[in-house]
Amino acid sequence: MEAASCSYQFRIALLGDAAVGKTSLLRRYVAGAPRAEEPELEQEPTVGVEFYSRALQLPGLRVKLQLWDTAGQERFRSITRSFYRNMVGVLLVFDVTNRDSFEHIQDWHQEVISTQDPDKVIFLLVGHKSDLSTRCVSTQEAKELAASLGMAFMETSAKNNSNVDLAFDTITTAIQQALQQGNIKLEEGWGGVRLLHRTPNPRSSSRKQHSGPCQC
Ligand SMILES: Nc1nc2c(ncn2[C@@H]2O[C@H](COP(=O)(O)OP(=O)(O)OP(=O)(O)O)[C@@H](O)[C@H]2O)c(=O)[nH]1
Repeated sequence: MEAASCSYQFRIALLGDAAVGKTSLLRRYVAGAPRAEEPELEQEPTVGVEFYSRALQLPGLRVKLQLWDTAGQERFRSITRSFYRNMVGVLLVFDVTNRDSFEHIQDWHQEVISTQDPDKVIFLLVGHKSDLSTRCVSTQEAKELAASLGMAFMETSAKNNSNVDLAFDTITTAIQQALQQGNIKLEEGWGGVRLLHRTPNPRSSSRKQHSGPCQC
């Protein structure tokens, strides 16, 4: 039987210390794999918050990701903090060659859960710049930190385009599952998840429409 078809918007933010590579990761995701003639990655520090979006088709789900790139610098913290409440997904990003950025992950996590109900947000821990050999955070300890905070862990590189799509697919799928299981709900006035479109199953059009979240 053909299922009803839904499309959602999920709002996802990238948080982490300055210069860990949040903008580069996001731009790589939105722009896709690098071309041979592409210049080296060089980014200006983010000022406040910048927005990106990308449409994604996963099995049983069409979704528009609204992606918020936040400044890592402390002086922008009051601006970025005001957005946490309307996020359903957060990538906590550290640089595998920068020990301090790893040590600060718990602070970033705390920042979010002090303003947002922890049951309403899905986190993913991301160890970025995995192309570099000068690492000072091991995969094992990052996995342990992720497990202790109840989230998955992944290593990425914008330079090599390694695991970039997978990181966003993973958090999107986890949000979809939480929505299907009722752990995350559509709520009036909350920007984390929005139902953009629902096409009812033609075979069930004569039946009463159910009013809960779409089960796709
Ligand atoms: N080797 C390597 N360098 C990277 C990678 N991603 C980003 N960089 C470099 O890291 C530096 C910082 O990158 P940004 O993307 O600006 O970092 P950010 O976290 O957005 O910084 P803020 O906007 O200040 O918070 C830049 O010089 C990038 O070229 C990567 O995957 N590998």
